[in-house]
Amino acid sequence: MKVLVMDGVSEEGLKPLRENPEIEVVIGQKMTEDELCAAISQYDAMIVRSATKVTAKVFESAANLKVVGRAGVGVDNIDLEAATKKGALVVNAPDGNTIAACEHSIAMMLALARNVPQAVGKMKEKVWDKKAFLGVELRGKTLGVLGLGRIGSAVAKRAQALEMNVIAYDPFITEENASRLAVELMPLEEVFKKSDFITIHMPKTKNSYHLINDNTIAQMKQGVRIVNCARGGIVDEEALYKGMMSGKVAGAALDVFEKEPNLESPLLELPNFIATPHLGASTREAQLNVAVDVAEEIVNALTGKLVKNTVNIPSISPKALAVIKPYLGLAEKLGRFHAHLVDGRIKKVEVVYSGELASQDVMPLTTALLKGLLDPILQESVNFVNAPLLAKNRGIQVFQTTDGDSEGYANLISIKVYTDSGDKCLAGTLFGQSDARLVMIDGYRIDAVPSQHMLYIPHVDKPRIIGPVGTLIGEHNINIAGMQVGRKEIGGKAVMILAVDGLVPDETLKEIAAIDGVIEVKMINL
Ligand SMILES: NC(=O)c1ccc[n+]([C@@H]2O[C@H](COP(=O)([O-])OP(=O)(O)OC[C@H]3O[C@@H](n4cnc5c(N)ncnc54)[C@H](O)[C@@H]3O)[C@@H](O)[C@H]2O)c1
Ligand SMILES: O=C(O)CC[C@@H](O)C(=O)O
Repeated sequence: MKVLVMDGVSEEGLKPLRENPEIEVVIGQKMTEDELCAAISQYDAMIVRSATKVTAKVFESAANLKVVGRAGVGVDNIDLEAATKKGALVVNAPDGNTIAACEHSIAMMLALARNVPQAVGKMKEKVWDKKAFLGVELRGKTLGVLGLGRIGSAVAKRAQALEMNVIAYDPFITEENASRLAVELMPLEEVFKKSDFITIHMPKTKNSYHLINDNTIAQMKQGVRIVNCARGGIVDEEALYKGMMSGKVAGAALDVFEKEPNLESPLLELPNFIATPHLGASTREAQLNVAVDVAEEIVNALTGKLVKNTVNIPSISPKALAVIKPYLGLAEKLGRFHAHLVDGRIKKVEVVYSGELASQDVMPLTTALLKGLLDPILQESVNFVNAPLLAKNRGIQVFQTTDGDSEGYANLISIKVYTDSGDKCLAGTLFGQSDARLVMIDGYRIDAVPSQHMLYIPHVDKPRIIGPVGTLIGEHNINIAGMQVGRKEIGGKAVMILAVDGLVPDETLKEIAAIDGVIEVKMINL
């Protein structure tokens, strides 16, 4: 497997990839979109920082791409929709550069308060100018943190150590989280009104784009100082320029710009404006951390192991993952069994989780089930990333509930699939950590181990059915590894499930279907 590494990701951090004999690492040089499109089809995975743009066009050309790793937090340089459509997993390394970005924000705030870059510049010009750089202190000032996530919280703690009064705006975190940090959450307008310094730590989204604009600057305190080490585009740079020219904004520090690289901004002409070229994550420690994190995730993704920091599929806590992990295989097998069982166009899938599964985050199990259900049916490759989207695109409604009756089992997954020619249901359980069983099929209790090749034979409960079926299969030298029969009443309808050691030819299936009393025969390949 080949992994393309772009954007100068730390070589030392690539160790997990280099140590895997099945993985070849290729260090790429800066490429245009077209050059990347021409090269990408030979790669199974790719790692980027912020410079390389992984666009929809790149994904379209990426015949073998299974995973894109972002050595950092922000994934705004990766087209997530195109990645999901392609079935490529996107992973990031959200924890490794938190402290680096936080310390850079604090450095920018101190530099802004004390005119450090400007004074250094003068010294380098051999000018000893003491009068021009009268600063302000941070102690006693109010800091408004916009976005109280990983970096925002770390900044808040350090600002409190500098004896600042920290307030915050983050509509997605709880009061409890904020009060644990001794930070008061406030509406945005209040934060603007009260802050001497404002520091931005939210992602760039439709909501946060140009959050700092003419109107919001007008709501701020006279002489406010603004720091943005999050994402370019959250600050409307034209509005900031106007705000600084009018004196409303006493100073601003940007590490990120709407367009990068940017050496043309008029802001750079202003004496009270300082800037760095997107250096927030640029510490030796952070670069090593994010490279190791993302390299490990790429190895996991390429070798079929579970991946933690997924961006385009919901990620799950390690604790919850440990509980549901053993059931992933069972869910996928139940889906795959159903794919062979049903006839007609699938309209709806209902999944019920009961017993010990009912209290878990079962979404990944539903995804595994959809992957199993769609993979044998569709031409395109189906995986954990694109299975829900493929189901949605095909108009398949998926319902998931966790309040079912576990029918006496410790755990139970029941699936009902509706097609335009009827519906079928199936249920399975796990004994211990790995012993999967099919326990119900169309309302008949069975106890069958899901195996690679199986036959599903509903029939009338009467003599001279099981023997002839066995004889026909034996005539083709195919071994029967297991057999289960389920019935509700004597002489009614019954269901036979056979585990066989090979594919039963179509001719034999037809002969079995012709046995008096056999209702239907289906070959199930899991
Ligand atoms: N300059 C750099 O080199 C650098 C380095 C690392 C991270 N970053 C950027 O810093 C930002 C924060 O990273 P993080 O790791 O703390 O992320 P995070 O996900 O831990 O925190 C982001 C916080 O922003 C909040 N948020 C989202 N939308 C919001 C909105 N419209 N208004 C207010 N709050 C909102 C979220 O609730 C969350 O608490 C990201 O944009 C990331 O890309 C930049
Ligand atoms: O890779 C970088 O240098 C920047 C990373 C940073 O912007 C991030 O979002 O993690």
